[in-house]
Amino acid sequence: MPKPVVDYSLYLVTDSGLNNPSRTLLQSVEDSIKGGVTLVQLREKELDTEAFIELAKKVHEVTKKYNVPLLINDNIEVALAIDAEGAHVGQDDISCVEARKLLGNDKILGISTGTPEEAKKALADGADYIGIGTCFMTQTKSPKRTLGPIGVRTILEVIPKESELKTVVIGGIKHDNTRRVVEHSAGSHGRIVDGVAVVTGIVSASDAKIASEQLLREFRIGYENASKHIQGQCQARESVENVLKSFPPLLSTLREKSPLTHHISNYVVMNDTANATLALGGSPIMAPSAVEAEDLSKVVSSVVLNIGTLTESFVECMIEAGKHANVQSKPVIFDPVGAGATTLRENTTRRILNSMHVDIIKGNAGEISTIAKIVGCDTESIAMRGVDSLGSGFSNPAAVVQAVAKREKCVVAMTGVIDYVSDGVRTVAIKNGHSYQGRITGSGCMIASSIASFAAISPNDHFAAAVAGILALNLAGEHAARRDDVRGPGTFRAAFIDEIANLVPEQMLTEAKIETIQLN
Ligand SMILES: Cc1ncc(COP(=O)(O)OP(=O)(O)O)c(N)n1
Ligand SMILES: Cc1ncsc1CCOP(=O)(O)O
Repeated sequence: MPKPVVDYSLYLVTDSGLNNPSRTLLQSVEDSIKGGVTLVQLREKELDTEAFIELAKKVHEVTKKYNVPLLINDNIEVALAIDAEGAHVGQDDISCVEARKLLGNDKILGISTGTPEEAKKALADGADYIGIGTCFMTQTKSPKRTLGPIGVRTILEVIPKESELKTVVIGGIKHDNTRRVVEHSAGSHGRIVDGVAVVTGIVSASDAKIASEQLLREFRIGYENASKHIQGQCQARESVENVLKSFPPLLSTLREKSPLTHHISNYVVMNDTANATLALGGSPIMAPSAVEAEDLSKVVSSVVLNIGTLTESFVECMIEAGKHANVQSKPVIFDPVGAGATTLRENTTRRILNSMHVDIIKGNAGEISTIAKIVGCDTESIAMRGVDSLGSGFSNPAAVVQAVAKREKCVVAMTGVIDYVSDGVRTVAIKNGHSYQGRITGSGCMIASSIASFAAISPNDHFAAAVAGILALNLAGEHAARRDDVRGPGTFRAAFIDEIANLVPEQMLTEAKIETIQLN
């Protein structure tokens, strides 16, 4: 019999110990297949070979009924005894070469991998697919470390594009992170994971069919988005010139629609960011509780995550809000305040980037430098003192911003005396603004709020939203600084809010000092 053609999209890995007690494992398998599971692995750690074979025969009856391949975890003897379609082995089990010898070439053979070296070896040793994990923390298997989507990508990138080796990601995969994992792990050379492997997300779910339907839907959306993104790198985007022309109508629409932005922000700036949002024409809701994050995700138009005054409950709320915003396709703006200043801030930034898809990252040079390090961009670095960058910045800031945007498949805005924005393809420098903005606390956070209001009404072009969001506040800064009643930072702060409200849409075009930067 030739090796079956396998669809790896949704791979159920069983575990009797975690099976929902309301049904048998066989029912879980059958329900999940009805919900869209395309491949099943029987993973039984407690059974002796005889009992394993007994159970495997029964499970095989179910999977054969639906023409879904069944693989056996770790035990080649059981796989051969029931004539399963293949087996999965781990790094501490029988070697891949040995397993292939025993199974023959007609069976599917998968191996677990957690490093690029293991993936390269699996390819050389004749595996059909690799399980890449552990992606996220999971109680099913205690991992020494988790890879996150970025670690998964590092492994995908060592597999040649033309190779036949298939890949699935495993570990903590749930319906609400599947899309993000698939989109974000896609390799720069165009490889996307072929599927997601799931234990508890299916076997422990109250309804295995519904859980599988949700997972498969999310996998397919993630896969399609990732493919579009890869193609998009070759597709034409709206030119910077046209983007600039769209700013006056964008500001008018913002004022007309007054989009609601969920802010999980810091104690220091909460009042100023709420007032800046209102002055621009948007509507803020400052809600730092994780409990209402899901409900809010359905009514707000964008979300700002700001790690300025870090507490665990803020972080929990940010992660909940970000994940739900992803599910609802609402833009997420991340302000990694002081990201490189402490280990806690750096780890939180990593956690946030690994838990959701961030649409726009806004930070100063030091914060963007930390993010570049976290996501593995080989760029020059900038030191931090508290929440401020030390030194004047990068020697080629535009290149750094573009590299991080390309790597993270998002828009990156780096604020400073000159602001830089890139979506990985289009990169601009914004030369508006006034030094007074740097002398009041929260002016950067207000820019994140402004970007979020623009992102809410420019869902298809977050680059335009980021540039418009910065420009609007920089113009307001210039206008405020010119006023006779502004005599220092205190009076500037009040005048700044006034001038955000007074901004005339046409000024977004006539007063903009924006330069396109061409990089290779
Ligand atoms: C698809 C897939 N990927 C990884 C694993 C883990 O296998 P292993 O490392 O052998 O760990 P155990 O499953 O034996 O706990 C898997 N089972 N499936
Ligand atoms: C078997 C295995 N290998 C790496 S993580 C994992 C468990 C995945 O379980 P869950 O989907 O419940 O997180």
